[in-house]
Amino acid sequence: MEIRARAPGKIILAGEHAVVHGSTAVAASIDLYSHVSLRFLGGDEGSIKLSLKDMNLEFSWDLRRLENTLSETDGQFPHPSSLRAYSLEFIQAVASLVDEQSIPEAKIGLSAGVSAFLWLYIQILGFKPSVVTVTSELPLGSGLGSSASFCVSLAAAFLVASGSVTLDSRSAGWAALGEGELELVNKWAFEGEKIIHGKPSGIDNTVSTFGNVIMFRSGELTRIKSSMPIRMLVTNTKVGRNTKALVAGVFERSRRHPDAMASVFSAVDSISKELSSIIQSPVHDDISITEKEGKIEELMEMNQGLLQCMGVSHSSIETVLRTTLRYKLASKLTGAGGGGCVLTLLPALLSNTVVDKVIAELESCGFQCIIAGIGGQGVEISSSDHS
Ligand SMILES: Nc1ncnc2c1ncn2[C@@H]1O[C@H](COP(=O)(O)OP(=O)(O)OP(=O)(O)O)[C@@H](O)[C@H]1O
Ligand SMILES: C[C@@](O)(CCO)CC(=O)[O-]
Ligand SMILES: [Mg+2]
Repeated sequence: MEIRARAPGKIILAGEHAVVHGSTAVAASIDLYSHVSLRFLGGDEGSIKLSLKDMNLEFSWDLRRLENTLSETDGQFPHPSSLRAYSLEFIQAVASLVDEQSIPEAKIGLSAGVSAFLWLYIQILGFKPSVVTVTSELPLGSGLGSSASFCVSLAAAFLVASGSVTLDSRSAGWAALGEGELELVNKWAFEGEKIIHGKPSGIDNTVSTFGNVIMFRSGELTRIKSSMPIRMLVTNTKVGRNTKALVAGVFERSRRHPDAMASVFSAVDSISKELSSIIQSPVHDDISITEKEGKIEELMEMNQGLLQCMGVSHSSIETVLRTTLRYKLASKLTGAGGGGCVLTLLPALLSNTVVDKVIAELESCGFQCIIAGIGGQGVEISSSDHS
């Protein structure tokens, strides 16, 4: 039996970083996914295997060795429906089992993801032999929520395999999960994100789990129904960075300047709330889509200015901002910044000729442009009986 899960990446329309400090943020799923496939192996196969297909990397852990090392550290496994927050001791033991796999130095950033995999697996499925294959359509470490979609798709596949999340056997192809089941997936994925990010707000795993456009504050999500089409150009500067370090940098800045940073976070909170009310408010004669787009553009520029205040912009991001401004288009970074991806609003009346020109100019700088579908379904599952 093969269990497959896919979970979307995301864009943050407003509020990244400030959301970690309690402000409101607005995010939407995008139609680029992480995919996980899980197959249990026969009893004499004494290992858990992880294949990261896109990177051509394979890892394998001997089950007896895993059991000896980890059972000493943290009691009984598995416990899929009763989530336990991770203990530092247990995660250190997991990290040392990952270090033994000798990940190539150039890809050392993956070790956090592999630790999250092993932690989720043992907690949810215990010491069952299997092979897990992961592929991702998302660029890793670029602000599109690759870490969250990785954790959400793993948690969903493992919970279905454990039997604590059940599938409607009548549905063929991709199937959505019920609300309570999504909540369980989201809680597990959040623990995985903690291993990768250090101190995540939970917005990325929440939007990857539930999909749609959401407003998020202090762990609470509100689904938003947009009354207008939102078309965003996503430009990947291809400048690598990691969210954990950027989030830590903002914490340090706010320790140095608590009052000033509190005002910055409060301004971002207002921007996110205003943005969500603009995209939800009905379109009628006195507020046209063009007028709404003008307001959104201004809010994006203000949010970008505040992200600069937080110290998370980058010269590559500034190049994208300058380039798109020449076409009178507004942009802001999305995700953790420091490189990674930038969003540019493409107004409904903007001609395709102009879109093509902007893309050509951005790509001539070495950036990569994507126009992703926004606000689709969250995590989905599919299972098949062939072995
Ligand atoms: N498909 C994958 N396989 C293994 N590890 C992954 C995968 N996707 C993400 N990761 C882990 O997540 C890390 C990237 O996460 P990070 O949070 O820094 O960036 P992001 O999630 O792409 O961007 P953001 O958090 O700004 O949205 C990788 O270095 C790796 O450890
Ligand atoms: C930078 C951040 O706000 C968003 C990363 O996509 C971190 C988080 O909320 O966990
Ligand atoms: Mg991330």
